[in-house]
Amino acid sequence: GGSGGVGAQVDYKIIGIDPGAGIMKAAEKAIEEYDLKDWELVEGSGAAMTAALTQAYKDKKPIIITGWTPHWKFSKYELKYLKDPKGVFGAGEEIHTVVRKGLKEDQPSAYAFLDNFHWTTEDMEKVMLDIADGKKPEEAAAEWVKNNEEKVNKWVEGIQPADGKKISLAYVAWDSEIASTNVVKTVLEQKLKYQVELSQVEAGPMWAGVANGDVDGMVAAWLPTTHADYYEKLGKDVEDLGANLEGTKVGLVVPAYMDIDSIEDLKK
Ligand SMILES: C[SH](C)CC(=O)O
Repeated sequence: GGSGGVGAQVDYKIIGIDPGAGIMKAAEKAIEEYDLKDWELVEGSGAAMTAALTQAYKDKKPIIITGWTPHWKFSKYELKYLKDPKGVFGAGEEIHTVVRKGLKEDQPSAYAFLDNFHWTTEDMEKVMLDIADGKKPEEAAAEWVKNNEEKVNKWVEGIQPADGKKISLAYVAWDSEIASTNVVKTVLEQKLKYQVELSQVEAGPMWAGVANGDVDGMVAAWLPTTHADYYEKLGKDVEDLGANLEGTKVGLVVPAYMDIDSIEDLKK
């Protein structure tokens, strides 16, 4: 592209997250389908991506990231999704709760609550923002639970407490799932008296752990598109309890001060 092309401005790099994330597969597909020769998808982590975004935004520098909603970045920075005319990143989707087979028989109380767990992008963003502003995840989660008693009590209405039984949840260190998993842990502990163990893993091991029964469940399944590959492979070995949040979106995200609007513009 021309010397001033956006590629040269960002050294032909898209700043991604952990390699197992579905958004990374979609970004690789975008590089292919939009014929973005010379472009590179940089692997890293959710935290490294947000650190790079924060730095670039402070310096009003161009940057292209793999981004998703809900995320605190949209309330802190003026950002926009690049249009995706080929639909590589899919349409709006949901985050599902997925549990191991047999959980309903073994831990009926946890199962019933996990089946009820459902909240909004605003709810999740509040917890994410508190964590981004420095609160520990468990503190931000406990505060949200305290401030949303009505919604929380509906989740656990009529469910028998479990007096110290153990529940294990897996998650990936995406800001959205750090928030949701800590809220679920807080409710399981405070309201249903479980002992909850969280394991932070990559996306592949998270799905595999639930499928082979190593963990009881997770609230981090981005479906139907972003985790389609995991679902195709392991869907029959897990129990999908449906959406715990609707209205998610994934794609390539840039600061509003960049004068590009579509993934097509990366070719210039
Ligand atoms: C929170 S990320 C969009 C999920 C993923 O890409 O696998």
